[in-house]
Amino acid sequence: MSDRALASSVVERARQRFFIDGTDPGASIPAHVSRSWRRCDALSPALQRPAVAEPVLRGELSVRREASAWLRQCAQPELDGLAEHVLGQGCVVILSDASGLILDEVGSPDFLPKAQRIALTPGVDWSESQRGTNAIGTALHEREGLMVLGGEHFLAQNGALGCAAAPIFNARGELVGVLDISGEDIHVDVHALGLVRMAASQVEHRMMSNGRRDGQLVRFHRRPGLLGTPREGLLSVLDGQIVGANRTALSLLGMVWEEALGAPAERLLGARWQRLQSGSGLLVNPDGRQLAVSIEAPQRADTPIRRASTGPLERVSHADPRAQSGHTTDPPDVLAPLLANAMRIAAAGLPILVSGETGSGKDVFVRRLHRASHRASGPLVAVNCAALPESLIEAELFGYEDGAFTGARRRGLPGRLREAHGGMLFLDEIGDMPLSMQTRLLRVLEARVVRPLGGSQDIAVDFDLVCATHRDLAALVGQGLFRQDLLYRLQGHVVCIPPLRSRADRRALMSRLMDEAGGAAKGLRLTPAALDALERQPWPGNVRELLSLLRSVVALAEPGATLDVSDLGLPDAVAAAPRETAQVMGAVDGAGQRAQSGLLASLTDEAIRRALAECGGNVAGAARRLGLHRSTLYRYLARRRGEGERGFEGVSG
Ligand SMILES: Nc1ncnc2c1ncn2[C@@H]1O[C@H](COP(=O)(O)OP(=O)(O)OP(=O)(O)O)[C@@H](O)[C@H]1O
Repeated sequence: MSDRALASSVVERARQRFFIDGTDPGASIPAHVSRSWRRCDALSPALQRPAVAEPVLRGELSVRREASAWLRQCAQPELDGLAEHVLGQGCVVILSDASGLILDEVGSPDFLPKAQRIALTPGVDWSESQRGTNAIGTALHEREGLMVLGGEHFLAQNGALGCAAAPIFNARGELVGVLDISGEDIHVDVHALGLVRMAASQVEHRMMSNGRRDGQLVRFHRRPGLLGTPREGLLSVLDGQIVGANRTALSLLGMVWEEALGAPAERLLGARWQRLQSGSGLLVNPDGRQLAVSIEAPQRADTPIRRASTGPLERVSHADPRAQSGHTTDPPDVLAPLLANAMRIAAAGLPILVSGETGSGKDVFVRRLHRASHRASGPLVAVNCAALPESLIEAELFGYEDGAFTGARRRGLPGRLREAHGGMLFLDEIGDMPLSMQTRLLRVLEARVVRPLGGSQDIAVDFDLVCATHRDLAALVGQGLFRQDLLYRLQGHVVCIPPLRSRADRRALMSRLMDEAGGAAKGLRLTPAALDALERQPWPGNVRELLSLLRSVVALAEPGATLDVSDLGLPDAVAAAPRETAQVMGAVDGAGQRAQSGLLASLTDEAIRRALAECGGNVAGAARRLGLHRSTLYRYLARRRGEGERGFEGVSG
């Protein structure tokens, strides 16, 4: 019998013992697999009777990709390199985010269709709670590189699969994603595991050494020849304190993140390290070991071409020593105090309502809140109430029992409220929730139980609730579209995300977004005049609009260019009459809804009608002309049509 055949018969026996006899699978299978089987066995019955895994909606996937933009950018060379390597072996290479959601997949055209059949495809969540024991989800749980082969997968449907995965950590030791090689069981072995481990460490190195930093970057190794290579240790030092480290640095120093972060650099590198300033040389550390060291000076705060080493969305968390001590050369992040308050409210078990204009970053804020909150190890379940048809929202939220429908998914569905158990439920666009659902939601919030459709029993649920809206809920109450009692319940703590135009930290944010839009990778710089011009714009579509402008600027620019105002292609209408246009646009987006009445509404409609007429009824063209995001204009038109406003009927995409 071949080694593989022998191994799979051993796993079969272990499965028999565990799944049929209900006894311990013993030491015949790897320890991480038996730990994971036990975890999965304790999970909801849904996992044991899994429905077909479906990818998140395309919009949600692009939000998740954007939230991991820095990780994706730094992992791209490894994805490409590994893909070339595994091409002939019928495997794929996968990058997931920290929750296990597949962001990218490249590799063998032979295996891709098979991967798709088992939902090993972008947009699908491969956390253990969704897909049982598997390399991505289990590596996230174990925080270790590992393999899951054939029958070691918890779900029998994944039994033909072999996977090797390695987690990726940021400089503060927080998980940011997983690199994985998957293929047919026989094609994945320890060699694949070695490859993903090495690739993950290279991604970590790139994230830290290419990222923007406020302090010094210390590169070191015992062997001078390894300085400047991905095998060197990296430390970020701010005001003499360690604020970041890669795993190589920790293993060279024999430390873990908890010990290193916040420690004086002197304790790790020896008293003479300061003398090197921004140079290189040899140091003897307190253990008497000689280290070759090279130190890079801090970057200036307004240097626009690089971004925070841990990604712009992760700069403030309870574990970030810089955030705690206020050490940073950027103007303070205006969202940090809002985040800190929201964390306290969430910890007290109270709901949070996030309001703000469209595109201002409500969704991003909620994701930061989840990552920083006491629910970080639980799921973040996001439901966009505006994107779900009314007929589906009830089933989606509350789930249904086996046989409740004669539809495609006859096996029942736990529903999003139950999926959020132990974590955070995020109801986006809560203002669009149908009234009947509001009544049921209120009951859940009061009784903390859910009854699935077709079910006869209440099931207890425990989650933190965060809702977001760009609409004026009080006005909706006045129109009879939102329940007053639900509003009272939700608005205990309201976080108002400021519009981009009035954010005190907008210049620093713009620099960071330029990097995120690909400016750093292309070596682009913005002149101070260009940054001034961006700062002066009204940005009715807020961060979303800015990001989309910067992306097109980056795409058009020559690598290494310094970009001035004329390279930004700011909309003519905005350039010509910033204040008036801002007023009109302010009325189109969320903030204006509250104030919009009489004269302002008719001025807004008039400006839009004119722009539509000039563009032959084309919404995208009119939005460009007005300097608005297309979806903002669509949303406005839909609302005005709903309100009976005429003249907006014959428009096209
Ligand atoms: N601080 C930030 N750093 C980087 N990108 C951000 C930031 N804030 C927002 N963005 C980006 O701006 C876009 C809009 O953000 P987000 O979806 O959070 O806004 P929103 O207020 O929820 O919008 P809407 O009301 O339309 O749902 C996204 O692409 C997001 O990634």
